[in-house]
Amino acid sequence: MVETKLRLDHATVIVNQGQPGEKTILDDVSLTLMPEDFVTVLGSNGAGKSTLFNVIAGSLPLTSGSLFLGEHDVTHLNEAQRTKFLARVFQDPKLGTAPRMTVVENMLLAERRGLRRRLKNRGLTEAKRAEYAKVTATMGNGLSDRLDMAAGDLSGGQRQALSFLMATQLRPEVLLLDEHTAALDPKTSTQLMQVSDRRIHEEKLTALMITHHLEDAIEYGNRLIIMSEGKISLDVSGEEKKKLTVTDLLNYFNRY
Ligand SMILES: Nc1ncnc2c1ncn2[C@@H]1O[C@H](COP(=O)(O)OP(=O)(O)OP(=O)(O)O)[C@@H](O)[C@H]1O
Repeated sequence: MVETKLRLDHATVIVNQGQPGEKTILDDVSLTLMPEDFVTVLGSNGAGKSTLFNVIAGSLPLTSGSLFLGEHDVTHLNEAQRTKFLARVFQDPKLGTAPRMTVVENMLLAERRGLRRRLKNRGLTEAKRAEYAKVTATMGNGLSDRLDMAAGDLSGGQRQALSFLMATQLRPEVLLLDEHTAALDPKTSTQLMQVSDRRIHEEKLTALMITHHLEDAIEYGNRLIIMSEGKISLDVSGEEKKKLTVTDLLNYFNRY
């Protein structure tokens, strides 16, 4: 039997429970991801996309339901404990990298996350440096020429590419891409989206990606879900997804 990478079962989040502002912001959502699923997530503002990611990442507790990442029941693990199994890239290029540390130092830190201090502080070997030079070169945006530059001095696109690389270095069970190209100019955004897609495939990663770009949601990934009012209102994959057009999606949004 093939192991699932993510299994969210009957996940519900109710905020301000028992108080005047009580609201169900995630409503009995079940979602299963198989290895190498790449799911694009669409939805209007306030539909529950970030809530879904927050619940998976552990920054928002479930009111009821359960979550497995790989074979691990993480329902009761906090956000820090879950970083062993997942990685998240945010919209803001400033998040995800340490600004005063160089590109290679950031990468070393990401790779040694969770290791004991003695191992963590081991120096950067020539072999590691060569490996980082090679992997940053695949990003195709000059990052590999700036290995000794502080992350805070990189361009937004380079810094976001570094965040993406760091998030994928340890091959998480699930990669969460939270509009990770949205803050970049159109050309840089497209370039990062293309290299992200390539790396997800080459590294055989399992990923969820929130986007407001209907074209990207159609072009990338093997499955597309739409969130509406805290529920998954549409879930299409395979051939059905390939046939989707922007007009189909716009019609769908107009109807719901
Ligand atoms: N911690 C919280 N407490 C109270 N309400 C919350 C909390 N988190 C989210 N909400 C509410 O839940 C709903 C869903 O919000 P969410 O941020 O998940 O939407 P979204 O689909 O990510 O929207 P956007 O596209 O604008 O980012 C919103 O009405 C929001 O105000």
